[in-house]
Amino acid sequence: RKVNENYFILALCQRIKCVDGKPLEEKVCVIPGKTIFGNNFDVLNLTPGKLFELTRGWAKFSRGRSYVLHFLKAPVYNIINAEDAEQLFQSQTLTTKGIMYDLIRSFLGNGLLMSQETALGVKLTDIAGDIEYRAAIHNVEAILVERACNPLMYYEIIFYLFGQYRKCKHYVEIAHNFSGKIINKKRKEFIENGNNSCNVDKENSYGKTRYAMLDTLLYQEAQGLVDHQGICEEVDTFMFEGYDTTSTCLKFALLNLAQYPDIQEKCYQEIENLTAFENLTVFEFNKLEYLGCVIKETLRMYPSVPFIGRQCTEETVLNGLILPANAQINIHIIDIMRDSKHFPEPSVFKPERFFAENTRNMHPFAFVPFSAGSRNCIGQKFAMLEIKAALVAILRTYRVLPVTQTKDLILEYVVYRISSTNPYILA
Ligand code: HEM
Repeated sequence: RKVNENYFILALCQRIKCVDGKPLEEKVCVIPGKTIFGNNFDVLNLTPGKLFELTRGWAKFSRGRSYVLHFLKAPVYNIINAEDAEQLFQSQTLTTKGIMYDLIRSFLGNGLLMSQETALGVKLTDIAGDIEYRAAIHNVEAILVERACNPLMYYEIIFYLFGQYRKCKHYVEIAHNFSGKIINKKRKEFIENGNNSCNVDKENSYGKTRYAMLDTLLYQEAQGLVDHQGICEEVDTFMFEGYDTTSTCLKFALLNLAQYPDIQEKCYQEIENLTAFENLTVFEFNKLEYLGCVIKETLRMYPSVPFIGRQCTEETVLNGLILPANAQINIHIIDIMRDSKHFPEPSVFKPERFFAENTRNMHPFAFVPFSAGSRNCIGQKFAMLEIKAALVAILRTYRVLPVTQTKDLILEYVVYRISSTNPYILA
């Protein structure tokens, strides 16, 4: 009996308990598994689209309450509302990323992927092989989702023997070679410049000298503070975090603007009020408040990162629950931001939700597209600026017309893929 109290024997994982000793079901929704083996077989072989659908189904089933799943390696506490997210985001100890991240880390070191932006001081299109690189990244992501849907594949040895280990390794090598080329190109320029940055922005609006991130790292390498491997991991991490996120938001913002011509017109008028287009600074972009609200509402409805994960390194008390060591916590940012308690009519696109007068009393963790707390997104200001800059350039020149309607979209984990290849047109 004692074993049964502590373990969900057939799911082969430990149980989560309530601090006050009451049944777990009183605090959270426990999602019944399709079989007697917990939820292990619920996700088996699902496509990224079906996985997304299933997860939204769980949120609907639990009626807004956070919920618990039982998997082979650990129980998973799924947070889907701002109230339950608060303690986690404020925690100084729950900062270790979840088991899903290990699936990437084992192949990609401490990060990877790519970026359209120039935080590195290099345009990706200037380096040969950028198309293969983008394809390789998406292939790695597809393998990751497939692996994540099979609890057995979390074991390295099983993945090595029966999973897509070799394919994944191949794509990761392509990606690593590409980021290596970026670093080498910059290092050459850096040395030619007498160990000095070539990408200094001395005249920026803050009156401070700013360097591209890669230049800073190369400078530190010259001082012996970081080695080549360290630079690779930082570059890969920034490329991973910075590319799909901003481009996904940009795509959805255009899609929304195409569907709401009156909102697009307001953005256009705001942009037209700007002067000195040739030399726009951060201050000018900050004046685009309505456009900022459009981007926020886009991120609320279609967050580029729909969920994040944490794991308990030791037994942890959270929201009145005792989570055993190794328990996983998934924070479903998308469900938190579609909660009708904080965002009435959550499926309707309304940029005015983010007008200053409407956000004064907003729950501090209701809008969290960039996460919150000590592991929040360090690129968020850069991302907002980048998205604004791209939208200004597009909306000044083109009127965006709809082809696909948002109701026809099929959303998937990994990359939100839009079912039509032409979701909008530029006129
Ligand atoms: C719309 C664009 C973006 C969104 C929605 C976004 C969202 C997020 C989220 C939700 C996290 C937390 C991840 C977690 O806890 O596991 C995160 C972390 C991070 N982001 Fe972003 N991000 C965006 C753009 C960027 C850009 C442009 C960069 C870099 C240039 C960047 C760099 C990072 C880094 C380095 C982290 C890791 C921080 C840490 O773990 O301490 N992000 N981002």
